[in-house]
Amino acid sequence: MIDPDVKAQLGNYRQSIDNIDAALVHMLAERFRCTKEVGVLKAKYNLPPADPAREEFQIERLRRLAKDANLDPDFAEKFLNFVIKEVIRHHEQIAADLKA
Ligand SMILES: O=C(O)C(=O)C[C@]1(C(=O)O)C=C[C@@H](O)C=C1
Repeated sequence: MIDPDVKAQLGNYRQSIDNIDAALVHMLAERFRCTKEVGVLKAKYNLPPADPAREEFQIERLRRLAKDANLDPDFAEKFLNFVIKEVIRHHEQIAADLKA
């Protein structure tokens, strides 16, 4: 049987976790809405789906922000790379659809 006080504390934390997860989903949806427009622009003007120099800049910046925020910079880099990999997949799909 869980202590009612502990149960209340856990419930409070979980409410914040659920709010943060919802914000993350909304922020990611907004980011992908934007990158899909970038994908259309790139496909239209024959620009490559990936821009390694831009990614290098983003990774350095995010690692710095993560450090300042007391978040593991390796995790921040892995997360950004995971998101960017999906963005590049979208860009390639948009370019292929435009050619078809
Ligand atoms: O800025 C771009 O050129 C994008 O396509 C966006 C983005 C990103 O998701 O941040 C994705 C792929 C590129 O390699 C670099 C950055």
